[in-house]
Amino acid sequence: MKYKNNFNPSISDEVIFDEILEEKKSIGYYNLPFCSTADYKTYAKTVTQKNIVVIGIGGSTLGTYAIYKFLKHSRDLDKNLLFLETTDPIDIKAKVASIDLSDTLFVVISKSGTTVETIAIFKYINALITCNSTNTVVVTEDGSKLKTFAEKNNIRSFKIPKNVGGRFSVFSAVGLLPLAIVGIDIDKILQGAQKSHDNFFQKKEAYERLLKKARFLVEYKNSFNINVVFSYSSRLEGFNKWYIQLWGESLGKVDSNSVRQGLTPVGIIGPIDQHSFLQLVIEGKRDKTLTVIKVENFDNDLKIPSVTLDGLEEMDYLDNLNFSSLIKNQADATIEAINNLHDIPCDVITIEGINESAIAALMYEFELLTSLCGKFMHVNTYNQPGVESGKVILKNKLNKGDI
Ligand SMILES: O=P(O)(O)OC[C@H]1O[C@H](O)[C@H](O)[C@@H](O)[C@@H]1O
Repeated sequence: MKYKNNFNPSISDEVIFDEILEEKKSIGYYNLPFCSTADYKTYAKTVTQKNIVVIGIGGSTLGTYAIYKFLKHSRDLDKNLLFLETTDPIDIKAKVASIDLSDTLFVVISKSGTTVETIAIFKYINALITCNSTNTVVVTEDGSKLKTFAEKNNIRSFKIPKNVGGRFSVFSAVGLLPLAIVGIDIDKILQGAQKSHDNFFQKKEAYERLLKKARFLVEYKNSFNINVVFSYSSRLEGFNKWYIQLWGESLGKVDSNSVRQGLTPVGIIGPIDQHSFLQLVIEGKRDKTLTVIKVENFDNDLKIPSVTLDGLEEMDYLDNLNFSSLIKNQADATIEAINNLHDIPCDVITIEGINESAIAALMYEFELLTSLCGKFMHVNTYNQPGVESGKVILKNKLNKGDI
């Protein structure tokens, strides 16, 4: 008997890795962890305002918000950071009313420089206070109209490299500049991202782990299409939002064989959503994978006091328990409940603590995972034609006064 086959569609890890190495020569985000932070830190030292308002949307704000939200309560920051991103008029009015505009620095961030939401809000601010070199700084791509505006008004601008996409730009000026201004140690941020970079590219533990995960997610994408990130810390609420853009916009594409691809991101907060979404996971359709993110050390010893409540004596087993221990036990109980079912793919990421390095390492790993899934799926991970078409329609409607 002779035998031949041609059914080996799975690409080997080595081929995928080589393709990523090739891509690394032209896609800019991979090397951002090694860029100089000197200019951002120098500028940050000159900022005297108390309020820092980032005006931007999507990739221009989500990463910064993720890191700020994660660290905010664990660092002594003497400036407030706010984000003006939505066009909801009530939100804009309320946020603007909450700050002293004369003690505010506006950081206008837009890669394209002409995003409707961003410019609409910036125009609104311009009518309230003169935006000039003393209270405004811009982050944009070279050659954009926003850059022209900055030049014409002598406003300092920082560059988003052309080969860095918005949702992969958190370790560029997009994230590092506002974070440096509010007093976050951006060198430690980059060190965390470098750790993940080296761990993967030097083929250490992350190499096999990330390739295995990407391969699994893509091979089983038609059965388990929904990827639920179950974060056991409210500090990760911003990370969840950032993940949704990264995963959705990068992987929801038509592949090189004209087949529609995509993995559906869901981001939820463990201790809260285990009282809602978890029911769907446990008893609902088997179409979800779960990634539980736990924090090892909250650096916080808030305790449940030994207080007996009349009629609730049976709850006294909670007495003297640290909340950090409670939340970890909640995560472990959820993981055990899932694993007992034996038919829901689940992985657990434990980050060491609420610090710069931990969040940056986590984010860089998710960027790598996204790139790997994109390679396995044969899609262009870095464009977003679907979103662009809506933008064009909106601009045309507004231009024609068709509203
Ligand atoms: O940074 P900007 O050019 O203003 O773009 C902001 C956002 O706009 C669009 O909606 C894109 O889909 C996003 O990928 C991008 O992050």
